[in-house]
Amino acid sequence: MPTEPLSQKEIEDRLRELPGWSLAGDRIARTYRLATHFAAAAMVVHVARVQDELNHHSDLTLGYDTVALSVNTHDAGGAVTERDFELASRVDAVAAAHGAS
Ligand SMILES: C[C@H](O)[C@H](O)[C@H]1CNC2=NC(N)=NC(=O)C2=N1
Repeated sequence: MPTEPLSQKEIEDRLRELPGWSLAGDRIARTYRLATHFAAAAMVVHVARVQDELNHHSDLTLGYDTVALSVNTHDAGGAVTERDFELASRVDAVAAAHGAS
């Protein structure tokens, strides 16, 4: 997976394909809402497994009934790369499986 920094336009184009995700400073970010706190915690565990599988890790915040993620690519000096969008796409699939909105 390439780790070249994406341009602002490439980032904006990719974000249009991932509704709910946005650019927050130098990271892409999204917050999901779950039905309960335990459901949110269960989603975090599943996301952690995907992140280890991809060897690409976000900053994750577990709230009362929310899971907030933000990510960029450390190996690219903190730039946004394709690896971040690959993770975002996989997390969206996990979130859907957990009934997150
Ligand atoms: C050594 C290890 O492969 C690297 O540090 C991985 C781990 N997880 C990572 N996560 C993120 N967000 N960016 C990286 O560049 C990265 N690199």
